[in-house]
Amino acid sequence: MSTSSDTVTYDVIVIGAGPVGENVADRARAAGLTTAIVESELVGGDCSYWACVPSKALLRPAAALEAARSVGGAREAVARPRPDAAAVLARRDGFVSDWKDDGQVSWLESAGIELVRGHGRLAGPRRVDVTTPDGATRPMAARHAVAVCTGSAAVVPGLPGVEEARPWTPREATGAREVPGRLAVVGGGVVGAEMAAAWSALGSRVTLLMRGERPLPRMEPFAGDLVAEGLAARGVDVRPGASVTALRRPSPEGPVTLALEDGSELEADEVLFATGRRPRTADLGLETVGLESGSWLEVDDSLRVRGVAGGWLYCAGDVNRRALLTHQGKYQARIAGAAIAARARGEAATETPWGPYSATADHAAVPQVVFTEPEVASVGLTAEAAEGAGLRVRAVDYDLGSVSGAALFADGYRGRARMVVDEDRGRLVGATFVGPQAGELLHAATIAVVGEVALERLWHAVPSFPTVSEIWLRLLETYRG
Ligand SMILES: Cc1cc2nc3c(=O)[nH]c(=O)nc-3n(C[C@H](O)[C@H](O)[C@H](O)COP(=O)(O)OP(=O)(O)OC[C@H]3O[C@@H](n4cnc5c(N)ncnc54)[C@H](O)[C@@H]3O)c2cc1C
Ligand SMILES: NC(=O)c1ccc[n+]([C@@H]2O[C@H](COP(=O)([O-])OP(=O)(O)OC[C@H]3O[C@@H](n4cnc5c(N)ncnc54)[C@H](O)[C@@H]3O)[C@@H](O)[C@H]2O)c1
Repeated sequence: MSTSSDTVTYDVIVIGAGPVGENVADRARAAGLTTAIVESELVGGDCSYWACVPSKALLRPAAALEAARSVGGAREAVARPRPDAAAVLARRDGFVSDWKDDGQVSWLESAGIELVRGHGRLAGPRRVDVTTPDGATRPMAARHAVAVCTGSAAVVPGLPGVEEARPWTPREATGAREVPGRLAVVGGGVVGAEMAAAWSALGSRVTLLMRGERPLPRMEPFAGDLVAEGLAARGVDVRPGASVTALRRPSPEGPVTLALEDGSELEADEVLFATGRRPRTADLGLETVGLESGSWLEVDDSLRVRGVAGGWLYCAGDVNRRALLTHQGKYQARIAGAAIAARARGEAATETPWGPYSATADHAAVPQVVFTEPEVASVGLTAEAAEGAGLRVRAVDYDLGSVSGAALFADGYRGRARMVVDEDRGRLVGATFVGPQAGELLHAATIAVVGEVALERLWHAVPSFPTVSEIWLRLLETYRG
């Protein structure tokens, strides 16, 4: 770090201390570069306080209870029908450290990364101005790179009455301190499905409104169908083809009424809009470096923002729209950090596919687990997407519940698995597993896709008896005929 007039210069400046920004900073610092990170809210970002961590903390107790209830012998020992809501909310509060970031700040200190609290904005090439909490401007400069890791924010459609309705966004849905009597969830994506599951398990009467035929429209259709069935079996009123046209909440203390496109109305105590994300780039000074304010940032495979002369601007995580997932953003962070460090040493850091400076997996193998009951776990392409990409594919399906490990795992285990095979190369390009705790089956598929393992070789990867992993053997047997 060095000072010229009042501008402080670092090798690398990261804007946004979510999980992704923290990892870019960590990789840069580990490579010996002086590094500062700018954060306007809590160090740890949305993921730690208003997204992944609290949502999974809300979902896990019901899943654990359900796991016990699904095994005869254990079932008889479980007395109550649903989790204790107060205890679940208290456990969630523990996981988000009561929305305090002291732990993450200590980690930054121990890693030798300087934290600058405030709102960061680009101020021309390699320059960042931070408006600090006391309203002062702190000018900073970067010798090698600036990384934008500012994440995304919820989109709430501008429907008539929406402001008066004071809807929940995912922040309120993961942070609420009371269980609403009736909750309307708008949007059948991942947030909508998970939050419908979480709050109905805690005792809310939930209605899930979605425009399409089924939840999780970007996944294999059977996944959305099984999740809809699972939600309905747990008391959620799942309504496909439903669109909200207006809202009203005449009294702040009273219920909210949703007008639906078919002319009907729905009354609820709270309404959650789980209707997607926008980039947090509206007040980021993008225009000072020739980029459009408010836009998603397009990057190359080493995470350098396209169209910026000198190649000093990087961008990782939600804000580049490649994959809005914590683990994938952290992977991008590791790649970006390595590329920044290599280029600072004067090396080319060529973006060879699957090399150390290329986030190739973003195109081929993004894993995702949706923590509903049943869980959905997927990686790579769906059959439809693979066909759309011009591959000659074969989809191989198998009933997950008929694997002996599954029957031992849970009585009446219901689930399904699909592998998508590129017939010309004899390689797996995608896989989806739906069932209780299906998420734990996923990493083997991710390795097979990333490693481009030939199906002939996979035949020699023997799953243990009696585990649910025997699904691999059944899928391969079905494929071989
Ligand atoms: C309800 C919900 C549940 C989710 N569950 C999962 C899950 O289970 N698994 C999963 O992989 N993903 C999940 N996601 C997605 C995950 O939360 C995001 O992919 C992840 O948070 C992205 O990390 P990020 O670092 O890019 O952004 P963020 O976590 O949003 O962090 C960005 C940080 O930048 C800061 N910032 C923004 N602008 C500025 C500025 N100008 N100056 C200074 N600081 C700034 C913000 O305050 C924030 O701290 C979930 C999302 C939601 C909404
Ligand atoms: N477990 C996980 O991995 C996890 C959990 C939650 C969120 N996430 C990530 O966070 C991101 C955001 O999730 P999300 O569910 O908010 O977004 P999403 O884009 O996955 O889903 C939003 C849904 O809302 C619908 N929609 C949009 N406008 C609407 C309107 N006016 N009325 C009704 N429906 C409308 C869309 O058609 C879409 O199906 C996703 O990319 C997801 O991958 C991941």
